[in-house]
Amino acid sequence: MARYELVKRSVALITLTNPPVNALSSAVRHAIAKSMECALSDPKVTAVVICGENGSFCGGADIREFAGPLKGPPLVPLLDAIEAGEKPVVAAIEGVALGGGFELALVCHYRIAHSKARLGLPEVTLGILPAAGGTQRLPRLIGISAALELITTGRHISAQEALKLGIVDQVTEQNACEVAVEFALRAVAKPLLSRRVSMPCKPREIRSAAVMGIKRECLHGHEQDLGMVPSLGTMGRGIAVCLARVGISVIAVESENKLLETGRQMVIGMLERDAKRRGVSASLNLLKFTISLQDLKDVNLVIEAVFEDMALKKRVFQELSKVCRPATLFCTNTSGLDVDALAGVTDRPHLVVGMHFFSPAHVMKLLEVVCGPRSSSETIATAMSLGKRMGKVRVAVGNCPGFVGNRMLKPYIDQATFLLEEGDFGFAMGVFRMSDLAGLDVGWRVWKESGLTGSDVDPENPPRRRQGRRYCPIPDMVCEKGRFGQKTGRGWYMYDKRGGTNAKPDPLIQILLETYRSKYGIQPHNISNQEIIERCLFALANEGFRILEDGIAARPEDIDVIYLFGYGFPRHRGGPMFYASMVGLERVLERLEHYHQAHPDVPHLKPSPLLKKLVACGSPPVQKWREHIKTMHSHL
Ligand SMILES: CC/C=C\CC(=O)SCCNC(=O)CCNC(=O)[C@H](O)C(C)(C)COP(=O)(O)OP(=O)(O)OC[C@H]1O[C@@H](n2cnc3c(N)ncnc32)[C@H](O)[C@@H]1OP(=O)(O)O
Repeated sequence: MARYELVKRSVALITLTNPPVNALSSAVRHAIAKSMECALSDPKVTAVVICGENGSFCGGADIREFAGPLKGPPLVPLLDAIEAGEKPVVAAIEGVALGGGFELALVCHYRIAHSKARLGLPEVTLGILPAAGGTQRLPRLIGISAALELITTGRHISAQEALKLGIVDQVTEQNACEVAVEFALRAVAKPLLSRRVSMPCKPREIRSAAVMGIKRECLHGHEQDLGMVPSLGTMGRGIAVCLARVGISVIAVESENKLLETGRQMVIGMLERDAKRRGVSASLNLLKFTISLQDLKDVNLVIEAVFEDMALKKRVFQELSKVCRPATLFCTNTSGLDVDALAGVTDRPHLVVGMHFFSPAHVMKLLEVVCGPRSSSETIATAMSLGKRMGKVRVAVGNCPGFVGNRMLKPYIDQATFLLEEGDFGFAMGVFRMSDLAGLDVGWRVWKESGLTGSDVDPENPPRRRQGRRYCPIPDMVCEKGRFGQKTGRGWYMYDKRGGTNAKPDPLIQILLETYRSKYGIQPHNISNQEIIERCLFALANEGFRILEDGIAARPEDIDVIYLFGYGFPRHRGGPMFYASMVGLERVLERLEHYHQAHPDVPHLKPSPLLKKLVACGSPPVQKWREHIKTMHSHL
């Protein structure tokens, strides 16, 4: 199903032989895998050429096998391995490279096409999507809009158009295979890194990881020993489960034997329930629990998930630097702290990266991979690849307070609380239910740390203003009453019990609001649904535009993915940035200008320069915004 031969003494020529169009049957995939293994392990081979017999490169998945169950090696790991290999691979495309065949060509480091060749991703015409990397690699190669057009129409393109788009490196009138062999010989000395379309850098393979956390309760009780006796908290447990269920050995670090036993039982219970649901056996043998940091000395990677406190995290990373091997990667699970400041206290800042999981970590799909300025490409690639292995939707983001998701949340929540202050407490769901679920004390602590509230701040001097801008102290007042949300049974709403989910309006909150408004002479007025939506969502999107300008997210689609998978943004709206484009950027700008004029002390309502620029350029569609953004984070 594939012929393997050595030509020109050093080029492995792999010829697919599955007539009539060399489709990727299970036997062909198996033969490619075997041939690649030979080529990569044979020291005589310096480069590889893949071509197809009888003037056809590859017609894609073998549609004759569609009716039966998948047999043989799966295509995606096979393609990833070709791309990741250390010897240059050249595709010699004659006839057709369609569907999986095109995806095979995309993982080759170079593509030579005969002038009569045709390429395309016709999956959509079969009612499916390209699932072997085409939807990721093609946009990276030729940009989102050109790739989307090809993916959504299934159109075949000529070799000439492929050359113009940057899909192929050379078009030839001669025998493409012979040209490719010569090309491969010249490619031997050249670096491969930039030729890998999906990954600029090869990730490390992670076989063992440690997960460590310190529960909030332990913070005060063990202050002297911080970093030496961490314990596994809610996030740590979820992360440990995610790792173990994909076959990675996990050392979970606890602070003391009693907690060790509780943690062990909880993780084992979670893994057993998960395995039962999936009809597999639980991988309990991969788990080890310890109270000694010394046990972490040989792990490939550590995911720190201690309580969200910078001083504590720094202590932990200093301890880890002493204990772990110099090559061990350090990941911090923080929801907004400075990853670079943590990297700075270690002996290996280039091996430090943020992995922002969302709670519960074994359920929520989203993972923000936070790239610090000193995180190496390999470190980022490894975190991205580990996230993929864990089944996460991963988005690489830059390092700034709150990263993307939580940074955008601030203006959104601010608007909701200002609306609460001004008018009707009319949200049945939304910000307030979400805040109750997340825990109101989380934001309260952040505001205290940033000097917005707390015992050092005089709330009346001046009232309802902090750091030169409008400030609503109502959330602080709720927290001061010990109402931290669902976990305490009381928050913005009241619940039937601690941890309950059945939210009911609480008359005490209504009284608190009325007292507050009368103290400050606020006349409540009805606020239209339109104003609520516009002020909250346009402020959210406006921060998204700023994030794009700052190079903290690489593209608007990344922001939308974060909001869809991490923050429950309604799927049918497509995410905050897509929603803004659907509403019309001109309208978003006009409404933000209107609201900013009415609330000049709320800087988040001031339209961002990027939004203005896009409107001035005729409001291009989302996939074209990137062309108008100057700052791009080098890693994203
Ligand atoms: C993880 C999954 C990975 C990827 C998904 C996919 O790849 S989906 C499949 C994508 N590929 C296609 O949709 C290609 C479909 N085929 C065509 O468009 C045309 O057949 C093609 C290749 C352009 C050739 O057209 P032409 O007009 O020259 O010939 P004809 O259509 O009569 O086909 C000739 C014979 O080839 C057989 N054939 C074509 N494609 C496949 C295929 N993918 N698998 C198996 N067999 C294929 C076709 O049935 C004809 O056979 P015959 O016995 O002569 O009737």
